[in-house]
Amino acid sequence: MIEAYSGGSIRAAEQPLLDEGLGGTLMRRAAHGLFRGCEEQLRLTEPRGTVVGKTAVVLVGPGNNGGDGLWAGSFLRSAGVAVTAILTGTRAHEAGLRALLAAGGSAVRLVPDGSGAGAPGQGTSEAMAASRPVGVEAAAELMASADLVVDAVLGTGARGGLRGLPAELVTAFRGGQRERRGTAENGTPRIVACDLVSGVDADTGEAPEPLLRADATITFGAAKTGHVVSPGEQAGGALTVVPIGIEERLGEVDVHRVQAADVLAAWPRPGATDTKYTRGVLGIVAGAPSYPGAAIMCTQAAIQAGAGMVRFLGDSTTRAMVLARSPEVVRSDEQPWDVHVQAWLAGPGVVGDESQAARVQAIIEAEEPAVLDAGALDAAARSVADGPLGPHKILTPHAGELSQIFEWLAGFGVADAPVRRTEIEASPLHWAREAARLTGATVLLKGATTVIASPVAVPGGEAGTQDTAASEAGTSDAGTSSAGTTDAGTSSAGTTGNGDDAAPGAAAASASEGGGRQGGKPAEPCLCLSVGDASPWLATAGSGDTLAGVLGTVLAHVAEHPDALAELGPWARGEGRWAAAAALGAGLHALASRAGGEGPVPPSVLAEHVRAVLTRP
Ligand SMILES: NC(=O)C1=CN([C@@H]2O[C@H](COP(=O)(O)OP(=O)(O)OC[C@H]3O[C@@H](n4cnc5c(N)ncnc54)[C@H](O)[C@@H]3O)[C@@H](O)[C@H]2O)[C@@H](O)CC1
Ligand SMILES: [K+]
Repeated sequence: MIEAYSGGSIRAAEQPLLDEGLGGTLMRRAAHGLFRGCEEQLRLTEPRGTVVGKTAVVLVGPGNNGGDGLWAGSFLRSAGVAVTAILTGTRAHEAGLRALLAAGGSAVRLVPDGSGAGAPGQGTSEAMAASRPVGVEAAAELMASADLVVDAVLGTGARGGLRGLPAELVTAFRGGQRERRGTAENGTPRIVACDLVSGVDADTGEAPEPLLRADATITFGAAKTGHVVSPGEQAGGALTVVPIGIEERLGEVDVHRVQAADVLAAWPRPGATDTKYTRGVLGIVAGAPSYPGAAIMCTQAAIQAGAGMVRFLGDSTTRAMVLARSPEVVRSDEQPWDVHVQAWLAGPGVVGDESQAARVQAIIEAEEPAVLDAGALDAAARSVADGPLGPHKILTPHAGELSQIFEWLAGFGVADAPVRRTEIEASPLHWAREAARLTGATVLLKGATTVIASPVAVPGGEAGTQDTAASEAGTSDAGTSSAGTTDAGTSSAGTTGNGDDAAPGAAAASASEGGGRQGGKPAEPCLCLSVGDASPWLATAGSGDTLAGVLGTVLAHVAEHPDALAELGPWARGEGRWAAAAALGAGLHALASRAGGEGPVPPSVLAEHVRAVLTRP
């Protein structure tokens, strides 16, 4: 499990240490970790494993992130690497710059192309003013010719994406890389991000272009939310967390990242006395005469994931096909209200069939937990007009389907306005949270990283208060109030806006208990999970049906065993178990996608791999 925190939580944890004058110590710990990460990347470029004689370029921004980069540069220089800092702002961390120069490194000052010497701006320090001015194109060449580039322009203090000269530099560098590809000068530097890829929002994972996509990110104290959700996660490469002494002081977790090892450890396995009923009976409403395939794929996946029993409700043609493929399925001619199951899966392939639509509607209104997928999503969204769905109902949209859900919600005034698919793709965590808040359901938003937002209170945390707490915890520049008291103090001045992403209103409503439709306003969502590492080959028709089947199986199990997933953490008990089940299902799906190596995974193969991943030798 990776526990990720908002940038505000990290600053709040640092603050007492900064107040004690330990800012310099924290920075040097961070810089040392960054140095180690850089060494590791440089060794990858060198068969003999030595870094002596290698070249590194450090892109340095105006704040403490730049300070980390400069200090790490000084350590690299001491280890025998030729280091050049490109100072991209109007100021740079004073002590860090002095340390780099003292170690024998050099610094150049980024100026607009064609601006000649470019007079240093007001307030520029002596050391910075003395550095040679370099235009954007020349600076991009410098980066391209290095073995390693360290991105230390912006960290947790970033407000919005890269702008101005550093943005031009990144664009020029990337353009040059594209031109060089396939030519003799094909040297590609390894890229290491200091704390975060510059411009990625630590709190939301938003990642506006231009970005310097990294091979590795070295972060400090704890992972930030922006590391574990899209699109930030995809920009950062391999993540390493370096302890700096704030770990005991961290507050509320913002996003729990469920990893492969968690899935394998927590996946519910039958005990000696279990029966098919105690394992969990899953009812599936899927397929229609024109779309039988989805029903076959989701039932198959549910069985391969170890469902105690699957009952199938659908038209006679689809049913015959499902049974031919999976004889263990129990057919049912009845309606959902006449069938006893622990959980439902409704929606895959349910298109244009009135009987199936009526069954879907019954399941939306039923007491039992349910995975509401594909063809059930619109009906689920429409039903929110009558009240929130409850966290035991799991909606599984991709960005396009979530946009459609918002359109329904906006249509009857539950949401302020529709949300475009591109907006959702730019900020999936935010919109998954918002969807969970507005529908009262657990929302599993599919994507390169899958995010799960659940409108329930986390034990030990207060729903909806985290961002507010963060916004009160002082600004990033509070960190610089120790300037002068330590050798890593900084000359950075001014304040940055903060808390601009505060949660809308504190949540009064508590987690819902039990099943059925929930009355009143849904609780502010505060339980957020993420799952990654799925093969990009999963982007294929039918893989969503497989996921839905796997989700149904684990949901039926936790319906019968409320504490089954408690080993994931206290948040996975009670009403949090629905989100935990969703994460486990998505995690198993991701594991299965890679189980046969990197290559195509058609859904029938994927379902086989689901079983293989769960099978112990
Ligand atoms: N606070 C601390 O004690 C520690 C901080 N650390 C480092 O400090 C970083 C945070 O430092 P800061 O709070 O100084 O923030 P940053 O270094 O991320 O940058 C903040 C400065 O950049 C400018 N800025 C913000 N957004 C911009 C944009 N879009 N384009 C151009 N300029 C922009 C602002 O003027 C602001 O002062 C962390 O990411 C981490 O790398 C580490 O050294 C560990 C200890
Ligand atoms: K950075």
